[in-house]
Amino acid sequence: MVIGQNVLLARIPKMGDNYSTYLLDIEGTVCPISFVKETLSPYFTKKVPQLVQQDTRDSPVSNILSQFHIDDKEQLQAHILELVAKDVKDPILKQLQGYIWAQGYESGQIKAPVYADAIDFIKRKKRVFIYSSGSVKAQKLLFGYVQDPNAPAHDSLDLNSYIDGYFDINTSGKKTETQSYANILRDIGAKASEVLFLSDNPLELDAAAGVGIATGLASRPGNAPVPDGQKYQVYKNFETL
Ligand SMILES: CSCCC(=O)C(=O)COP(=O)(O)O
Ligand SMILES: [Mg+2]
Repeated sequence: MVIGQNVLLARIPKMGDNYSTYLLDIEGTVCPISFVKETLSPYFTKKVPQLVQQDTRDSPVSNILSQFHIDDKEQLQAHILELVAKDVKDPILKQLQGYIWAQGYESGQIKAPVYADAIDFIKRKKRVFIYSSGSVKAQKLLFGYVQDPNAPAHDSLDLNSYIDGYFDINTSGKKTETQSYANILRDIGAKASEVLFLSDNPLELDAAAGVGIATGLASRPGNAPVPDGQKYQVYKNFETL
């Protein structure tokens, strides 16, 4: 298998292509970027001061915080807030966020606005895997508390039983590196030719194309414009897939 960031074996999906396996990004692909920026991030940042001050030994949160190796609480707080403000895909931050968001989902304060066509897609396809910078814990929460598009005020939907596996930067590596997609192919036991990867980030699509995975660019409201967008098969929704 040839792996190389510079060797792009891009396969653009054509009508009638049939994939047995789908790999989905989350933010900007199955849910709006605004959900992360306006709901998840503020929920987390509000809790950071309390989290750092009340840090008690041997709790899961404390064990994660210790991985930053910053003893001074003020400095630790500033570091975490800076990572969030700069949207750094830091594996320790991502683990921490999963623990904090759990409180929001479980108390009913947060429901994930997964697009209706993405809900339908996840239910109707046989092999669906997720690959997000958000931790596996955060991914399972998000898909466990999905706002029902037909009854937004009612109980949330749990899509986890429709999802075959979850990958993040801790399990598989950075999303912009080709080796990460080779790791995922190995873990799911699939050939590159069987897989379609959908993401809003062209750097991620190029990295996946490096192992021969077919790719599609998710174009959702609020996503950043993509230079060279014509290089990709663009999907405004997943109804035709
Ligand atoms: C799944 S948790 C919330 C999203 C998040 O923290 C994140 O970094 C999303 O990145 P993605 O790779 O899904 O674009
Ligand atoms: Mg994304």
